[in-house]
Amino acid sequence: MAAKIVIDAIAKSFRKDGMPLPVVGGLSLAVQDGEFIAIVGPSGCGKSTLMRMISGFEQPDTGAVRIDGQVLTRPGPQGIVISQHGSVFPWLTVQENLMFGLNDGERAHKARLADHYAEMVGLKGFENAYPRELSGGMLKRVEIARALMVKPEILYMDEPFSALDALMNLRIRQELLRILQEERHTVILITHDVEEALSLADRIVVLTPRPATIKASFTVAQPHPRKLSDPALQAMKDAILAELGVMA
Ligand SMILES: Nc1ncnc2c1ncn2[C@@H]1O[C@H](COP(=O)(O)OP(=O)(O)OP(=O)(O)O)[C@@H](O)[C@H]1O
Repeated sequence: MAAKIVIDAIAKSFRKDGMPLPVVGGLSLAVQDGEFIAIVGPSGCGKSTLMRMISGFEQPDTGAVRIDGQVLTRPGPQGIVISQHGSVFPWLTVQENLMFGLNDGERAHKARLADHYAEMVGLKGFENAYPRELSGGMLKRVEIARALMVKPEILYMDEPFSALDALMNLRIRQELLRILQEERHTVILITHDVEEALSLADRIVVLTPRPATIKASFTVAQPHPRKLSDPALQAMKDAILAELGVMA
């Protein structure tokens, strides 16, 4: 089967104080259709830069990113980014926020679709609420619902849950997994949370310090729902932390 996303030896440098600053150093990775990849790496190693290149917001200096065989030169319609910085419009209701990204179709149809996705992420009854009336976790659900509304083939998630408290983080993870069982998406998640990666991903890629390349890769074959107390997952967590240079 052909890979959905092929990252082919991409490298990127910025300039700092007049000197080149290599941030991503010749990184290659193939992501299968429907696969959930988590990327973990040391702080400042180039994860967000990598994500911007994989999602088309930034061009690599050398190498290429291909989606379904096509070189990505700008953000494509097949992918959508959910980041840690919320992007919900405060002046629109939940329903209006969800309808915002849909261009086609009559209003009543879009409203029905918005209500369907609001229910899917546990926001039934809040369709007419404004963002200021919602908690941080609920706002994150609005963002996830809005991303799913446009039926993206690829979900790019850059530390999407890092601003949430631990309990809400856990709930949203479970919801995301449930949704991914109903709707098929290819997902790339950047996270500094190894347990988050272990609970969600099919494969975990560990990056080196800057310039980022792949240091190690772990396949997580355990079915969902996963118990992080599972000895095999604990052993994998220790191995990932060791790769990150952190003693478990
Ligand atoms: N547009 C830019 N111009 C110059 N330098 C940049 C630019 N974007 C990122 N950098 C630098 O590249 C390096 C990697 O940044 P990046 O945000 O990709 O890392 P990260 O792994 O996501 O960081 P963190 O773990 O802190 O979220 C940093 O040193 C940063 O200062």
